[in-house]
Amino acid sequence: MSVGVEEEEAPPLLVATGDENIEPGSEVNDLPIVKVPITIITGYLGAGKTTLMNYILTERHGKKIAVILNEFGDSVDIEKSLTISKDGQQVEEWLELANGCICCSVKDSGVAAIESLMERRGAFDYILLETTGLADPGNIAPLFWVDEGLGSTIYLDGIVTLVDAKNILKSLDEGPPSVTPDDHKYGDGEHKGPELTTAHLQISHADVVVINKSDLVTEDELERVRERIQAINGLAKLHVTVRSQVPQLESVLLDLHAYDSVGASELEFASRGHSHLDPTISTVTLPIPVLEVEKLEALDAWLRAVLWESTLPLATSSETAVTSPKFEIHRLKGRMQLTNGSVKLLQGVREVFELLDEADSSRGAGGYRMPVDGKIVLIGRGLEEEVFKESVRSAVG
Ligand SMILES: Nc1nc2c(ncn2[C@@H]2O[C@H](COP(=O)(O)OP(=O)(O)OP(=O)(O)O)[C@@H](O)[C@H]2O)c(=O)[nH]1
Repeated sequence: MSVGVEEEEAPPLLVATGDENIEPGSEVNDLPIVKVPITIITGYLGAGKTTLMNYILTERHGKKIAVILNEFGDSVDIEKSLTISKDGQQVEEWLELANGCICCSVKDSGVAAIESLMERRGAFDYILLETTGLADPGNIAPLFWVDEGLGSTIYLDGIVTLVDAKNILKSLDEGPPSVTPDDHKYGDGEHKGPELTTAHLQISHADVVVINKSDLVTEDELERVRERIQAINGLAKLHVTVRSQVPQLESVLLDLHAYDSVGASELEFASRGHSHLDPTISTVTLPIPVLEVEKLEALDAWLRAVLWESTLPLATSSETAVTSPKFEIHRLKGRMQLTNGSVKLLQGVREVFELLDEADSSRGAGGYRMPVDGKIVLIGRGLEEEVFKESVRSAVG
């Protein structure tokens, strides 16, 4: 992505005043800052990303949308440049997203660059970050999934992956000749199993998969594509399109809230077992009993062992043994019911995870909700469902 210099004067930061009388520049520090959602749009070469971006820009209904590209595009409609202010000067800066990695020198400034752009250009209603065809979205997502406490003005809304209905199965089975697992942090060669391709990574991290170019396949072929994608990622919502024309923008591409809410129905859907159609990546569901509050610490420790140390604590009859099966987790979500009536949500991408309170879990106080068992859904490689179930069961009792 290139960073150009803009001459216009910096407008004030947009704040959620709710009060039309507040003048720009007045004391607004105590007011909450409007957080701008960012969606990462990824997809294999030629899947239809540019077509999708242009479609969004024609359908945006007045929304101010910034589209950030990691490579030069040729559409004049698309905002291609970021303005970065450094030490009081406007400078040109590059954010390299080649092969899915924002290069180390600017890694910390991914969020800062966008915030700086908003300071100069006025806040956007929405930001779309389009990655290169070879990007691994799992490397990029954590950069924008910022801790609430850090007070960022943007938040990660979700990851949308476009696939080409005609070619996706071939890409999953063969991978492109130029991409080897060594190109990925997560394809480190330790796995001797079926190849992990870029297409796998883009699907396994997706919150939404748009199956585009459906006009080029038969109904049967489309069904096979659908089944294969659901087997890889049972959590993602699927949309079938021609020329990337999704039925609507809201909740299909925008305002996904994929990193802050976890619905019981989406976990239920993921657990309906489309598994093992793909030899490389699968979705597994772990039942979690209604938990005492004190057990949350044990669950947290289990997640740390699995995600941070890639070890799976296994209980033997007398003591706890730790083994290190070869597995890797790309995305996880969960919902745990506690005996006190509240609900804990789990969100994770790669080694980053968060256990958060469900916003309306106090609802239980007014009207009693039958405690239902919770679930954790994992998407990744080398996940042996029964072994994982046994491990988490012994961890939380
Ligand atoms: N038949 C058909 N062609 C499509 C469809 N969507 C896009 N195309 C065409 O496919 C080609 C690639 O589409 P793009 O939108 O440029 O795809 P992209 O993902 O941006 O591709 P890169 O720029 O290579 O990353 C273009 O010629 C589009 O017109 C579709 O649904 N059906």
